[in-house]
Amino acid sequence: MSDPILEVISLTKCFGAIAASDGLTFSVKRGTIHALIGPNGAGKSTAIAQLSGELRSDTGRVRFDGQDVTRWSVDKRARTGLQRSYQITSLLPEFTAEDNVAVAIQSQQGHSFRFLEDARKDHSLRTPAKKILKRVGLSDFADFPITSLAHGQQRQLELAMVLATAPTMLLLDEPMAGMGQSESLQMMELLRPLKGDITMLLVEHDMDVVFALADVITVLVKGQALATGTPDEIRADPAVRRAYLGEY
Ligand SMILES: Nc1ncnc2c1ncn2[C@@H]1O[C@H](COP(=O)(O)OP(=O)(O)OP(=O)(O)O)[C@@H](O)[C@H]1O
Repeated sequence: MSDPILEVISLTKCFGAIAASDGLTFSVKRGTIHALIGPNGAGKSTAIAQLSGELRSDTGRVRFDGQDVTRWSVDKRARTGLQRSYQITSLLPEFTAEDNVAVAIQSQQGHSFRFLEDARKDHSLRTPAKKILKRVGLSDFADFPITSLAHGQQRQLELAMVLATAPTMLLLDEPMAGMGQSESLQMMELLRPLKGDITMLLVEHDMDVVFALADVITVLVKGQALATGTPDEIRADPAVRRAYLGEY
């Protein structure tokens, strides 16, 4: 299970004179949690957007699960299992947590979002929706309208929504953003057991989270991969310490 599921090959994206990705090359092994770290403006979010298909790359290639997906749309990548985590804005605020997950399961089954009412009434979606809510620790909140959920719970629901689409690989851009320490710990405990089934590429500023969760870390500086290695290798890498980590 150590073959790469994702290969990023010389990916470039320029915004005017700024090369946000500049020949970015790294690969992610199947079933691992791989973190992308680096200083502000290093190109982490740009890389995630290029990999999800939201941003079209200027040059370079992306291979996912044996296929060249470089020119594929967001939807086509998602249908193949390469999925970015949902933002709360894509949730339906007037619906309950369970309704939202049911809609996400239904959309994965090939129905469009115009069958919202059907998703609410379709009892065959209830059991899988409850199972997913349990997986993210939200069983007690299944019947709550999502506007009444705390911030951390909304992030857990975002994770539930993306799990409902049965991804092979998740692109997680700051899943702990805006969370307090206990919420952040809880999210870590939710992500950890997904490993193996789901490969994860994680952008996260909290180095405690990164070093506790990641199997492999790639350090980005100015749109390029400065180093890739295990947390211990990255911690000990003199070039990384100079460029980014300092005395961490
Ligand atoms: N849409 C855009 N238009 C112009 N410049 C952009 C755009 N998006 C990103 N950039 C620039 O590209 C560079 C990389 O930005 P990006 O947001 O990918 O970095 P980042 O590593 O995610 O940063 P942060 O840690 O602060 O979130 C920055 O110099 C940024 O200003």
